[in-house]
Order: sequence, then C-alpha cells, then structure tokens
Amino acid sequence: MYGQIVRDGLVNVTGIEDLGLTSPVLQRTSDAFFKEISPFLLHFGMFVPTIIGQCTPEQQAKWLPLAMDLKIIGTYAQTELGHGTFIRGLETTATYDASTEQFILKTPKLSSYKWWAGGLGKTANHCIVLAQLYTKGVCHGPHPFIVQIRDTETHMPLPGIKVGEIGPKLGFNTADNGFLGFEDFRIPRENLMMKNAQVTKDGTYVKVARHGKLTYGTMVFVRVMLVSDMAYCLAKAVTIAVRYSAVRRQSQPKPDQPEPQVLDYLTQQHKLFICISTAHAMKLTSTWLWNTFTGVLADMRDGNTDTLPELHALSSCLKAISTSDTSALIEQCRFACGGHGYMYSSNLPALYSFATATRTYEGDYTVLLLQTARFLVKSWEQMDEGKPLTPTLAYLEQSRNGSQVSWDDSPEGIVRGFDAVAAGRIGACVKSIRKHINNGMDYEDAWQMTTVQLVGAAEAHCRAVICRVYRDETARLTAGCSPGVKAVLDQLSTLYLLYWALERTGDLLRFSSLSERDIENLQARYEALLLKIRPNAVGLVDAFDFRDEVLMSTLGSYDGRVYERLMEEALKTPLNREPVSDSFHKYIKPMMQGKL
Ligand SMILES: CCCCCCCC/C=C\CCCCCCCC(=O)SCCNC(=O)CCNC(=O)[C@H](O)C(C)(C)COP(=O)(O)OP(=O)(O)OC[C@H]1O[C@@H](n2cnc3c(N)ncnc32)[C@H](O)[C@@H]1OP(=O)(O)O
Ligand SMILES: Cc1cc2nc3c(=O)[nH]c(=O)nc-3n(C[C@H](O)[C@H](O)[C@H](O)COP(=O)(O)OP(=O)(O)OC[C@H]3O[C@@H](n4cnc5c(N)ncnc54)[C@H](O)[C@@H]3O)c2cc1C
Repeated sequence: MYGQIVRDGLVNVTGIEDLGLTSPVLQRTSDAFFKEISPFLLHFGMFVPTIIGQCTPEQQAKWLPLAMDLKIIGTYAQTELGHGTFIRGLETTATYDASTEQFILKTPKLSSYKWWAGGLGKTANHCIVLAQLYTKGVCHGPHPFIVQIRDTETHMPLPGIKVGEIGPKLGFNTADNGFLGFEDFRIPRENLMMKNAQVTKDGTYVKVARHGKLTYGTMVFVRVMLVSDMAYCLAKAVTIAVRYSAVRRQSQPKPDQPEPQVLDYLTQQHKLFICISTAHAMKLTSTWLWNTFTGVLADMRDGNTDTLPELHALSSCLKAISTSDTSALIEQCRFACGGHGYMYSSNLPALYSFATATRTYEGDYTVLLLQTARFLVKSWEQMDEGKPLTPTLAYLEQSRNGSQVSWDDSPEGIVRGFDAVAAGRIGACVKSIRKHINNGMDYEDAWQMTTVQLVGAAEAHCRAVICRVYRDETARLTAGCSPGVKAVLDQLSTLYLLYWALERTGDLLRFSSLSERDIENLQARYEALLLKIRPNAVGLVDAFDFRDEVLMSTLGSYDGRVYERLMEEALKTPLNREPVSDSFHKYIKPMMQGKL
C-alpha cells in the first residue's frame, strides 16, 4: 500500500516537474493519483513555503534548490502530543552551545514529541521543527529550525532521532503522518531559519522582524490556500451528487407517472444547489483573499506591517468558515446520494474526511474564530476612540448611532442586513465584556465569559465578508458575459444570500427591521429560485470541468453509467477473488458443526 502511494506520488511530482508546472497544478493533478492526499503534500505545501518565508537569501540559496529538485524531502513539525493550538506552549527545546556553534534539540518528555507532521512517518528526511529557542540561559520563544532527521542514502533515522508513523486516522491515510523525538540532537547554528531572528556565533539573540508573529507566516499562507482548496473539494463533491441525482430515479409521487429523477425533488435541490453556490462563493472569496495576502506581503517587504492584523483576522475566519461549511456541505452531498453515497468508490467519504480534517489542522475552528474576534473587538474600541476602521470593518460605522437597519430584500439589501448582524453581534460582545468588568471581573475572565458570543460574532463578520465579496465579484466578472450566463450566475449568488438569510432569521429579526412577512417572502423567493436553477444544474457542475480520473467516483462519472461502475468496483474487491473465503472452512463451518 505505502509503496504504491509513494510511487504514485513521485509519478505525479516528477511528471509535473518535467512539464515545468507549478505546485498549485501539482495539487490539482495529485487528485488524479490520490483520493486523499499525496505523501509529498507537506513538502510542497509547507516545507518549501517555510524555506521561502523564514530563511535569509543565503539560506534559501542553499536549501531551496535541494527541496525543489527533491534532493531532500521535507515536512513541517510544529504540533506536539501535548500542544497544537498553543504554539507558545510547545515543549521541544533548541539550546545554543556557543562552544560548538550548535543548537541541541530535546523533547524533554512524552508530551513534547512532535506528532502529526505529514510525511514524517516514513517519507521525509528533513523537517521544519518549531522549538523554544534558548541562548545564554534566556528563552526567546518558538522559532523554526531546518533539521535533517534521516540519512539521505540509507533513509535510516540519524542517531538521537526517534521517528515513526502515528497509525490509522479518519482520513489522510496516504499521508504517513509521523511522530518525532530528539535526544540531545545537535544541528549547526546555521540551521536556525534566520529571516526574522538570528543567533550570532557567540550566542547573542538578534531580533530582525518588525512584528512578533512573522514566525507564524507559513500558517497564514496555508490558511489562505485552504480557502481555495475547500472550493475545489466542494465543487468535486457537488459534481458527484448532482450527476448522480440526475441519473437516480426513485419513488412515485403521482400514481400513473414514471419514477422521477431525484434531482426533481425540491428537497434534493435544497440540499445541493447551495453547494454549487458555495463552491463559487469560496472560490471568488479565496481569490480576493489571495490578492489581499499578496498586498500585505508587498507592504511588509516595504517594512510596513500595519495591514498584517487584518490579514490574520481575515485568513483565520475564512479558513475556519470555509472548512466548516465545506465539511458540512460535502456530508450533505453524501446524504443526497443515499446508500451509494456511503460507498468508498463514490469518493464522497474521502472528500469528507479530507475536508473535516481541514477544519482542525492549520488552526482549530474555534481558536481561529476567537483570533478574528480579538481583532473585531479591538476595532470596535478603536472606532469608539474615533480612530479609522480597516476596509473590511467599514460597516461598523453604520452601527455607531445604534439605529436599526431597515430591511430591504434586494441582494444589496440582504448584504447590508448581514453587515448589520455582524455589527450588532460585535457590539453585543463589547457590551457583555464591559458588563462583566463592571461586575468586578478582570478582562481575561470577562473575555472568557463572552467567548461563545465572540465565536458567533466572528462567524457573522465572516459571513458578511463572503456575501459582499461574492456579490461584488459576481457583478464584476459577469459584466462582460452573455445575458444567459450572467443570469445563471446571478441566480447562484442570490441563492447564497437567500439561503443564509433564511438560516439567520433570528439575527436579522434582532438587528434589522425584518418582519414575519418578509421571512415568508424570502422563503417563497428561495423555493422559486431552486426551480429556476434546476434546468441548469447538471450544466453548472459540468462547468467545473472535472475529468473522471480526477473525480474518481462511481457515482459522478461523466457517462452516468452508475450501476455498471458500482458493480465493476465491487467485483474488484479482494473478497470477491474466491467464491468461498477460507474463513468458512476455518471458522464458520466448525461453528455450524458445533466444533468451535
Ligand atoms: C502537493 C502540492 C501542494 C501545493 C500547495 C498546497 C497548499 C496548501 C494545502 C495543503 C497543505 C497543508 C496540509 C495539511 C497541513 C497541516 C499542517 C498543520 O496543521 S501545521 C500546524 C498548524 N497549527 C496551528 O495553526 C496552530 C494554531 N495556533 C496559533 O496560530 C496560535 O497559537 C494562536 C494564534 C492561536 C495564538 O498564538 P499566540 O498565543 O502566540 O498569540 P496571541 O497571544 O493569541 O495573540 C498575540 C497577537 O499576535 C497576533 N497573531 C497571532 N497569530 C498571528 C498570525 N499568524 N499572524 C499575525 N498576527 C498574529 C494576534 O492577533 C495578537 O495580536 P494583538 O495582540 O491582538 O494585536
Ligand atoms: C489530518 C491532520 C494533519 C495534520 N498535519 C500537521 C502537520 O503536518 N504539522 C503539524 O505541525 N501539525 C499538523 N496537524 C496538527 C494540527 O495542526 C492540530 O491538531 C491543530 O492545530 C489543533 O490543535 P490541537 O490538536 O492541539 O487541538 P486543541 O487545541 O487541543 O483542541 C482541543 C479543543 O480545545 C479547544 N481549544 C483549544 N484552545 C482553545 C482556546 N484558547 N479557547 C477555546 N477553546 C480552545 C479547541 O477548540 C478544541 O475544541 C495535523 C492535524 C490533522 C488532524
């Protein structure tokens, strides 16, 4: 199994390399080799980006060619058995020894062992290790080190290295996630990645970065990438589910009529069409976020880190919400396919297990939304002090005078409604924190007592951002389209707004003048829109243009031969190689004869 995985991974990597293509293409084509992920994902997804983001030019000149030519294979080992979220609590230490100009790496106890890094179990021979940097008796916090862990000729773990595979997981089982322990393992001083901080030969610590969190930069990059990844995953899942729903006929609503396509049921449309809209919404938002990200990188190259806090807040909530929505909607696609959606050959289980993992790795959902909430509360307080708001928070101004937003069910009106909900929920959090403080709590406890509301406020902010970006980008991108295409894409973006307005009627009743009659109108418009989208549903998923080799699904193949493909796959299963399993003779027959 593992051998086949590595072979496929290398065919994919070297094949694309020979074509001189870049890693996003690699990411996409790897889907033609793996239902889950490539064992080289972390090499290209985090090891290479960290060398680029955390190394000096001299260090990049040494390590980047080796990594890009696959002369070394790396991963990113930050999480430990005892800590994943709380990076400042990581236990692995790197203590500088000036007499030998080396760092001594140690995992002092079991909970310090690195745990989870993709590809660490059996594939990687190098890794980025986050360790608490000690020099001259002072701890300077977690810093990134590049560490060789295996001999590049024999692949044997180097002396002082304990490494292995962590075992089966819900998914990601082609990623050989691993564990790693250090016993007084020495690395050269130059293996500290020194773009943001340096240690001189005599052990003097020199801070270079203008911002304390640039060490966390790779995580911001991956979070930005994951929003796009989620759009892609969801597009695959809904392609499978819609195509299957066009093939599948079931039940007889009218006695004298043939069984209808299940795609004709309004409830099926309710399950699936939001998935098409969301894939578009996430894709357009991810492109907008990427442009924001590259803009902040440019500012930082000019020494300006003022826009970094907003990027951290945006990447945190968009990663959290895109992964959470995608996990839920891929499961919804599985539900929509009945029993066959539960078949591994449908590819929906693998897509789900990938997406649901993404809700956790690269920053847990709750933790990242609280990071965004921290930025929202700080922005509210700055607004109270008369300071300017960042662009994505301009809507807070409307809440200054506390007047309730009048409900308007046009698309632009609904977007403004979501702004009002976000502003209202952030304001309610600020009020709650201040109430607890007035009742004698310190700020930290007042914050903790408000965290359930803070997570909700961050989700509301994120939803408002997605709605606005999706609406604006659709308008911009369809300006030059044919009326037909424009109409269909407008239907999808309007469906997204109506769907979420109906999901959030409680908030809209609280923070806008929405009435019960308005809700009835929303529901009627939503249902009518599902019927309008139905004729284009198959065309819309075909437009995602997934080849069968990439979709890897018995239910979603372009030719619609679902039952033939299900049977073909079933007959391949090892249990069907012999008509009678030898377990019959070993166990079942003796049991039937009372001989067990
Ligand atoms: C095949 C080819 C592929 C090609 C391309 C592929 C694309 C990618 C796709 C797939 C690859 C990946 C596949 C699987 C990878 C899985 C890998 C992992 O999982 S790696 C581990 C991740 N681990 C976490 O994410 C920990 C989460 N925890 C944290 O981030 C921190 O602990 C945090 C933020 C929760 C708290 O950190 P505090 O305790 O140091 O900071 P506080 O005290 O909360 O905040 C202090 C200040 O720092 C700011 N801050 C915090 N984090 C920041 C950041 N990242 N950037 C900027 N500012 C930040 C805050 O906003 C705050 O600012 P104020 O004081 O309010 O002004
Ligand atoms: C498939 C997969 C692949 C991974 N690959 C890698 C990898 O390649 N490299 C790597 O370094 N790591 C990797 N990880 C680890 C991953 O980054 C961590 O699991 C993730 O960051 C969550 O941290 P944790 O496991 O410590 O969860 P915890 O933070 O312990 O979460 C447990 C619970 O505590 C809650 N919680 C924690 N802190 C707070 C808080 N401050 N406020 C409120 N609630 C809180 C969480 O919300 C959650 O409900 C991977 C994980 C998975 C699942």
